[in-house]
Amino acid sequence: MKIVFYGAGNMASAIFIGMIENKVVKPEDIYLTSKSQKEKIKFFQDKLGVNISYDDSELLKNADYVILASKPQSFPDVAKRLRPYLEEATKIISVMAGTQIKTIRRELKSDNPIARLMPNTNAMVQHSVSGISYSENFPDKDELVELMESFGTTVVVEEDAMHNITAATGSGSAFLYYIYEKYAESLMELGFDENEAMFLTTNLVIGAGKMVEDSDLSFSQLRKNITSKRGTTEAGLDALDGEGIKSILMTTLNAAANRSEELSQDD
Ligand SMILES: NC(=O)C1=CN([C@@H]2O[C@H](COP(=O)(O)OP(=O)(O)OC[C@H]3O[C@@H](n4cnc5c(N)ncnc54)[C@H](OP(=O)(O)O)[C@@H]3O)[C@@H](O)[C@H]2O)C=CC1
Ligand SMILES: O=C(O)[C@@H]1CCC=N1
Repeated sequence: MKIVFYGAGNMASAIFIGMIENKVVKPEDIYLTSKSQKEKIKFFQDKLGVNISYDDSELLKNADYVILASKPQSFPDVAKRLRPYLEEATKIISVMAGTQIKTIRRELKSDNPIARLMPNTNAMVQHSVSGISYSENFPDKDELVELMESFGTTVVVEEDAMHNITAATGSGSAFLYYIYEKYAESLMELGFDENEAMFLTTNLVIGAGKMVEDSDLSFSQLRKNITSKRGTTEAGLDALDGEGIKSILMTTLNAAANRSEELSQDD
């Protein structure tokens, strides 16, 4: 198996680290290239034993998969590198937000099988939840799903649904991290010092995550188990509802999904 990453930034590294940690792919089967930050990919070569190269003919020779992991705006440059050497059977997997299969095809000027993947950086701990959609000529879907499930779970969706998946889970962890950040800041306003606020928030988040993982109870039941009639939690939750928590989250998700749609129209 030869898997070539065009782009070795936050998302790509979460994927290949997740794949390697899970031992589904051997480091020697992974090839990295980037635009210019040679030190960064050299670091991955030294630490993980993956291959690195800036020679597109070498990278693309007998490649089973090419993962497009640059920013959407850099894709025209990446396509320029790929076009001369891309082999017919190589499968293209794009993690780029908003870039449509038809655009990838047009830029690559090829009929290669293409899949879009919308993962998240939880791939690094094998907990990405990734949306996948395929071009009509994509073979070996099972092999791709197995590969992608080496760093989490997958859900197959129509391409149109990618905008919502991008908002829900591609960007989703960032929304949660932001809430944790603001929670820690609020603890500081309550009077905790920074270390205490970070310690309390971190352990709260880890504990709540483990409860979600280990317990069969719904989010709502977990919440109810903490909420005493006329107690402190009920008072806090009433305040949260009074501030319109649901509408804040809807606005957030709509803004992200709309931006994905806009990116697809930049094509
Ligand atoms: N970050 C996330 O959580 C998620 C990101 N995505 C998608 O993943 C993609 C990458 O995002 P992210 O990892 O955050 O971005 P980064 O900026 O961290 O990484 C971008 C990478 O692309 C490389 N690159 C740029 N131009 C070229 C080129 N011409 N040839 C080869 N490589 C190139 C950069 O190289 P260099 O370092 O040398 O400039 C860098 O390694 C985006 O399209 C985004 O939509 C999808 C889901 C989640
Ligand atoms: O912010 C972005 O555009 C990318 C896509 C999903 C997460 N990060």
